[in-house]
Amino acid sequence: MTEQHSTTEAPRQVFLVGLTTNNGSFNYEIEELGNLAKANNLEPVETFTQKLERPNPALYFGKGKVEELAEAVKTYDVDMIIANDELSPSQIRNLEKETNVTVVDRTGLILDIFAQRAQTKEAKLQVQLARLQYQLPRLRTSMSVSLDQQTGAGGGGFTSRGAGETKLEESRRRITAQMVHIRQDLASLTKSDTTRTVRRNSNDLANVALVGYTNAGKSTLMNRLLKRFGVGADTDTSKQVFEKNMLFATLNTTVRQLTLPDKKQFLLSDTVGFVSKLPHNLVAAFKSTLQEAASADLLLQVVDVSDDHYKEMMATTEATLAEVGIHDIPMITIYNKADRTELTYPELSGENAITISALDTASQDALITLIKQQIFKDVTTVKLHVPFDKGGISAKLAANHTFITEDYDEHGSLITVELSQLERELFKEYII
Ligand SMILES: Nc1nc2c(ncn2[C@@H]2O[C@H](COP(=O)(O)OP(=O)(O)OP(=O)(O)O)[C@@H](O)[C@H]2O)c(=O)[nH]1
Ligand SMILES: [Mg+2]
Repeated sequence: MTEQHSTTEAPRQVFLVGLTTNNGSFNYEIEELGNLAKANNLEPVETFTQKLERPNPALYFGKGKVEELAEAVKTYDVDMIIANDELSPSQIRNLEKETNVTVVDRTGLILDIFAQRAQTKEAKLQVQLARLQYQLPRLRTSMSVSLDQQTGAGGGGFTSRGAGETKLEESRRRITAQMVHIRQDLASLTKSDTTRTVRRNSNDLANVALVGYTNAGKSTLMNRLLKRFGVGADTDTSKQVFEKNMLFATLNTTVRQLTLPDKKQFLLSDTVGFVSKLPHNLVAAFKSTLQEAASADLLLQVVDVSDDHYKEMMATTEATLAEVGIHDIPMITIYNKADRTELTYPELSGENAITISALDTASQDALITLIKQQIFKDVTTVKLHVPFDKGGISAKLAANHTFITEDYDEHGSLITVELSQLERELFKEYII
């Protein structure tokens, strides 16, 4: 894995290759692989498939198919081959030898995209760690390549191999040491994160987390809601999150507080999107980033319903959530980008599901109503009588609630207001 194909120049032409027998969603996977390639400034010009029971251990494809591929590489003059599955170091090496072009597997491709997109210190460290983990067992490959280049020979003789072994050991030690370092740095970052989480939790605000497939519209939805209900985000764009029509626009987690017109508040978080076959190293590396979703009271799964493969994308999201250990959190499914389909919106689409366009105000309102029903479930309307000498209580209530009615008698204020179970407990002596 090198940076050589991560440029901003004209896209380099590539072939996609894949085996058709591994599962039933092959077309979706290849389309997704093509999008991943495009996200890395590569242009897929042709797809080669072979029906095999299992990958050929030496070459991934069968011998005849590899010969065909090598011919086509020459004809099309492509720069690279991208495989749909994770390849072994020797499969990569052998395929490169047979075809004379760089071979990258799906995992390598995703790691490269993440490496380019990472902005925050935490994301950078997480991606670097995942890359090193990926490189470690593949060191022999890159070593043999650089040895071949150094000696100008194909295999290298006994002495050069000896020198290579020492170098290999050296590199392995260096990478392992680097990984220890990164883990320490990450741990200290995570510690301060945990402190933040504790502080927020003590605030008692409900935690709502946007999750879903990459490019579904999570950040867009976050920004639209922030613009209307965030503090200062309507004018201060630095309070907004990054949204763009590309895979993995977001790699970090952002948490913001929303205050609704009725003064009800909750926390909303936006986080990294998912893709199928997300490399395990990467999922592990991003576990702390996904912490926010793991501790959420409510998940909002954003789905790009205008994509033909949206059902597979939902399955991918659910599988990834399970992989990072996120279970049993109530979820609202948001069928987003309905403006690009024939569907009517906003419209409830079954229990805990809604069809919307993130760009449309009525949709945002309908979504907020649904969210409120979920997170303020235990809220009921009560009537309070607060004596005049307890003016502090009325002020406290007024700071966080909109009073439905407010009246006075000779002893104090009569207030009708919506309170949660906890608040009803706190103010029970005033409830009439
Ligand atoms: N037409 C339309 N476009 C939308 C809608 N929601 C989002 N988009 C577009 O979809 C693209 C991706 O949006 P993002 O909000 O960056 O997607 P994301 O889910 O945050 O993606 P990642 O950060 O990569 O996981 C952007 O170009 C948005 O403008 C919608 O409701 N309708
Ligand atoms: Mg995003």
